[in-house]
Amino acid sequence: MSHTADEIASQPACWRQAVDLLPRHAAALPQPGERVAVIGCGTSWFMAQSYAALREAAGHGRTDAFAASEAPLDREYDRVLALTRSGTTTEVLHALERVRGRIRSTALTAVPDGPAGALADDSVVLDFADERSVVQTRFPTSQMILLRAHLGEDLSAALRDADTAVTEELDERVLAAPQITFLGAGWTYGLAQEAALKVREAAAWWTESYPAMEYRHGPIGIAAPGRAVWPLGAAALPAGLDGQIAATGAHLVRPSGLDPLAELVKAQRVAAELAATLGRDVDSPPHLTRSVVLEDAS
Ligand SMILES: O=P(O)(O)OC[C@H]1O[C@](O)(CO)[C@@H](O)[C@@H]1O
Repeated sequence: MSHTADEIASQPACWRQAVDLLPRHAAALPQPGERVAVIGCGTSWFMAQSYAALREAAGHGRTDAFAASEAPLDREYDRVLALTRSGTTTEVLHALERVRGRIRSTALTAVPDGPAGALADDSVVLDFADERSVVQTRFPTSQMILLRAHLGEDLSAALRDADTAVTEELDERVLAAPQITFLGAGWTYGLAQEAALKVREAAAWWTESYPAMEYRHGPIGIAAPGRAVWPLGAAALPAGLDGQIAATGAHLVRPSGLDPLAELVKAQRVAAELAATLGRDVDSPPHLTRSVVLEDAS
C-alpha cells in the first residue's frame, strides 16, 4: 500500500484528534470580529478559500483568502492566518515577512520549529497529521476540521461520514472517466478546487473545477458522454443543473448526503486509484515536491 493510501485511510482518526485538540489551539486561531486574511499555496490556498467562506457565513468577521504570492497585505487586517503543511513554502514565508510587526500572524502547520512558525506570532502545529506523501490529503482535511470546530460547528456527523468515505465503494463511472469536473458552492468551492488539484497531482488526469452557478456559463461545454461531473455537497447541484448535465450525456455524481469534506476524501481515493491504474507512483508524482522552496526568490 502507498503512503498516500495509508494517509487517506487514517483521516477518521486524524479528524477526531483534531477536534480533541481544539482547546489547546483555540487562542492562536482567528478570534470573532477580527478581519482576517488566510493565505497558502496549492492545496493550502484552496483550504484557505473554504475556511474563509465558512468563517464569514458563521458571522465571525471579514475573511479573505489569497494565494500567498498574490495577497494584498497592505490592506487593513487584524490577523494573517498562514496555512502551510511544510512551513517552508517560499511565497508563504515572504508574506509572513511582509506583515511581521504590523499584522498579527498565525502559522497553521504540520512541522514544529519550522521557518513559518518562527516568522509568525503564533503557531498551531498538527504534527500528528503530517504526511510522507508529496500530495496532501489528511493534513488539509484535519486542519479544516480543527478550523470548523473552532467556528463552533457540531462535527459529529462529519466524523461519522469520514468512516464511510474511507470504506464506501468508489463510483466506477468516475474511475473510468477521461475527464472529471468538480463543482462547489460557498465553502465547498475550495473543496472542489482541491479535489480537482488532487486528481491532477496524483494521476496527471484532466480535471476542472468551478463554482456550481458558473458551470452553465461556458464550462458545461466540456461535458460529454463518458466524462463526469461531481458536485461536492447538495448546494453544489443547483435546481435544473442535473437536467442540463443529463442532456450532455456526462455522468453526474449525485450528492451522497455525506459531509462535503468526506466527499473530498472520496475524491482523494479516486485520485490514488487512478494513479495506481495508470502505473504511477502516487507517493512521488513527477515534477512535484512536498513544498516549493525557491532558491533565489527575493
Ligand atoms: O502547505 P505547504 O507546505 O505550504 O505546501 C503547499 C504545497 O502543497 C502541495 O499541495 C503539494 O503538492 C502543493 O500544492 C503546494 O506546493
